[in-house]
Amino acid sequence: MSTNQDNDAPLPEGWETRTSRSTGMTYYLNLYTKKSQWERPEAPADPTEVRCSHILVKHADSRRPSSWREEKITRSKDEALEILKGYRKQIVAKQADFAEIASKYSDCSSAKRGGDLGMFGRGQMQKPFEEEAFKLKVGQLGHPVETDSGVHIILRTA
Ligand SMILES: O=C(N[C@H](Cc1nc2ccccc2[nH]1)C(=O)O)c1cc2ccccc2s1
Repeated sequence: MSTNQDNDAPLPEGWETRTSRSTGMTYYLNLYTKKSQWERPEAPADPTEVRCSHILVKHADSRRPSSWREEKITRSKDEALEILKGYRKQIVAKQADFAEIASKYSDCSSAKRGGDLGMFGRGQMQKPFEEEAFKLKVGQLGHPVETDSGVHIILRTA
């Protein structure tokens, strides 16, 4: 009976292979929940918390169109998106450092910490932001995401 257990393929992120001391059988350990299972996992284990930095560009329709940078933010959402895409291009081309851009231009108070938001679990940030953050691999830079606060790019750092 052929199973779809291709034991040479790499395990999805967040899992490790273990061997049962009593039976010698292989089982799989979810490194986030510490739960184990006999079946080979097919999808990455969902981290319970992630750490991200972000760059936020607010616009006139933002929930709070004001920031440490600008008392009254009047740019349009389209302008905000263009500005953010420009920052992303500079970062990807290594012409600028993420934390440097965040500290100079992010409309979030986390700008003071290079955009670092610290660790957070599901249910803490606005949903579109959370969905993108939990999709990213560690070290990965996301594409622009819209929340009620404005437009963001997210860097997952842990
Ligand atoms: O909500 C915040 N700041 C808002 C803007 C904002 N809106 C966000 C929505 C999702 C994730 C981060 C976000 N930052 C503001 O300054 O108007 C936060 C600032 C900080 C600073 C340090 C750590 C967490 C946070 S969350």
